[in-house]
Amino acid sequence: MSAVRTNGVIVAIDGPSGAGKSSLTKLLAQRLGYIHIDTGAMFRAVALMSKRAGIASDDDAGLAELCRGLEVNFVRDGDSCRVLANGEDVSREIRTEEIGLLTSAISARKPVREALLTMQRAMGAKGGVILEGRDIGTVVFPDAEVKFFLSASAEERGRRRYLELAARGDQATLEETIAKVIQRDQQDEGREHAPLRQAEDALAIDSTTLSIDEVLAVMENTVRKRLGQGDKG
Ligand SMILES: Nc1ncnc2c1ncn2[C@@H]1O[C@H](COP(=O)(O)OP(=O)(O)OP(=O)(O)O)[C@@H](O)[C@H]1O
Ligand SMILES: Nc1ccn([C@@H]2O[C@H](COP(=O)(O)O)[C@@H](O)[C@H]2O)c(=O)n1
Repeated sequence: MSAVRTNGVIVAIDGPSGAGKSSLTKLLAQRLGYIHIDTGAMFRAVALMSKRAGIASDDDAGLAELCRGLEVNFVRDGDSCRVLANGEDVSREIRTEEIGLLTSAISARKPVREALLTMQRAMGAKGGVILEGRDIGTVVFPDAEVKFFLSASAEERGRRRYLELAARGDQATLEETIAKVIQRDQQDEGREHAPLRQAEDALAIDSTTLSIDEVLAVMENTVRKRLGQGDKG
């Protein structure tokens, strides 16, 4: 039985790197008037601050201390959302491939997961939110009213990431990018704490051959049915 929520339901979108979680969460949140919570950005902010502080990715005491003094906020900026770490806009710095790989390492540490779990539950408790990540439907909000597990083939996810990086001027090859996607999959699925896996009650969507709009239509209709609003048509 889900908790009573004053602002609407909780939607969880989990899945591996490059599946389309951020893109779909942003669009679905706009359609529903919900808040978009990018939990990956929170882990990335911890990774960035740990790198700056010279804290090793396996220094649990140092990471715990860092998280105790860290506040991560999301601020709407027109159509986008800025990520603030202790008031500093770190939206760009957290998106580098270097930080992405470091994030996979620090996100395996129990103190980091426990600290961000508390923050994420506080952010979403009243509902009217869509949280994207790896463990939303399994750990953060197992009682979320709607859960999606969004995936695509490693090759397709690598191709998407390659195009994204190329547009930013990154020189990585397609083969390198696919390999990095697979490496992050293995790290996220193989860790002891909150591994990436599909919740038993999540609707699985394989977007390998679907457009963003086709995935959005499935998600929006599923949420509206759960809200008793019928199909969007
Ligand atoms: N169904 C799709 N078809 C084609 N391109 C897509 C699709 N979904 C997402 N993309 C593109 O793939 C890239 C990665 O998408 P996005 O960042 O939303 O994935 P993600 O799951 O949030 O990845 P990560 O977890 O690594 O942040 C973006 O450039 C996005 O526009
Ligand atoms: N709920 C989550 C979200 C993210 N992570 C880890 O952070 C990395 C970056 O996430 P992106 O969605 O921005 O790619 C990701 O690879 C995970 O290692 C997590 O553990 N739990």
